[in-house]
Amino acid sequence: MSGNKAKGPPSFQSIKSLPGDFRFAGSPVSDRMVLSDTISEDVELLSDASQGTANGGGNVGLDSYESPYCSLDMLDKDGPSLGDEGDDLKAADTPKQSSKQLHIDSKWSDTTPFASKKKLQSWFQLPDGNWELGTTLRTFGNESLISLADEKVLRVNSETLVPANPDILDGVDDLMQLSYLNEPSVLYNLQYRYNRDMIYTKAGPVLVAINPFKKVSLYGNDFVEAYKRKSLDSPHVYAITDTAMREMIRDEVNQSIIISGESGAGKTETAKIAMQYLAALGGGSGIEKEILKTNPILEAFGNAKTLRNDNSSRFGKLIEIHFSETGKISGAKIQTLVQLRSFALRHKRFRQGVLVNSPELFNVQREKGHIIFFISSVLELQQSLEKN
Ligand SMILES: Nc1ncnc2c1ncn2[C@@H]1O[C@H](COP(=O)(O)OP(=O)(O)OP(=O)(O)O)[C@@H](O)[C@H]1O
Repeated sequence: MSGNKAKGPPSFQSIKSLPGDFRFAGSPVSDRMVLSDTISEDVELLSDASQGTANGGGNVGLDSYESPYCSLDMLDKDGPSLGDEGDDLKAADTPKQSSKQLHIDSKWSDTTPFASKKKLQSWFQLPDGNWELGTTLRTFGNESLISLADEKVLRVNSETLVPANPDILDGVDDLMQLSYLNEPSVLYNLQYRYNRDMIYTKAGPVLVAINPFKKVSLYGNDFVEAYKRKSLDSPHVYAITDTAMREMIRDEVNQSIIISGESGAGKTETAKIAMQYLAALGGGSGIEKEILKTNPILEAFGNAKTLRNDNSSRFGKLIEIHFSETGKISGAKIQTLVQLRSFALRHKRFRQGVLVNSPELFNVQREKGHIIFFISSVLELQQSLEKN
């Protein structure tokens, strides 16, 4: 029984430090973050960049270097960027080469603007925990002068700056593609995609799903067909399920999909979406429909409204989907992890296991493999890993 959530989309928070109302100021569609009044000891608010800085530093015109692969014309015309002290950019002072040679070098090896931009853009964590994208105007000793999006200029300890990725990497579909894999970059990338309804992102072999709290057009027969035919390869729970199914058949090894996250993150919905894909792929006997029908029954007995989720499962689930040799669904076994959820403990009458099987299983089909969905909260997952 899926109820509509009273809550809006969650803001991204650092596991450790970001507050509930965290927003990225650098995000193209996020609200501009207001600079906190309180500045910590190692941060000094100097002035607005628009008015210039005390020592003549200023914005070095990063806009003209939007892409690290910016046009040759621009490279030739503007020359290398010397926005900083230029100490590590001395290579730019090499003797003049022939224009042809320069052209070739610019095309294939002159990454100076890219390098300088990488150096100039960094994330800075404000005292209130919010991350904001800053532009380094000048570096002296272990201090840097950075300009924030609202044109405020801060003098900060350089060690507190976290490198930002170039714009060309905005919204990559695998976090592994990021040059700098740090907390603000990961959160920024997830939010960038989320704002465009791309709720799935890969982190290597792991799929990160962000609950959209609204209907997104990512599901249904067309998408199932596209993932089945592999004409679509963007990160999706369908793709994960497809891989599990194919590897089970190819390697004859049972597969497991662990779905974890905090309450209300969307674990149950994700498992349902995965099961729908399996039903579409391995269906035919009719048992897949029976399996899908167990969801509302289980939810009727075992779900309750909580502060975080109107339709919160009060127990973790271990769902086994059984397949025949022909790759068709032949049955399922659903176990609940009741001991860890107080609701289930108080409702002893609730059956801890549901077994669904098709009559065909007994005569025509022999079981070949399983795909197991282990749906649990982060806490349950942790406890279960510690136990084993
Ligand atoms: N892919 C999705 N598309 C649209 N809405 C979603 C999606 N995933 C989750 N939701 C919404 O979020 C709500 C909470 O999701 P769900 O019940 O799956 O969370 P959960 O992680 O299983 O929570 P709990 O641990 O409390 O049981 C759903 O009722 C639904 O409204």
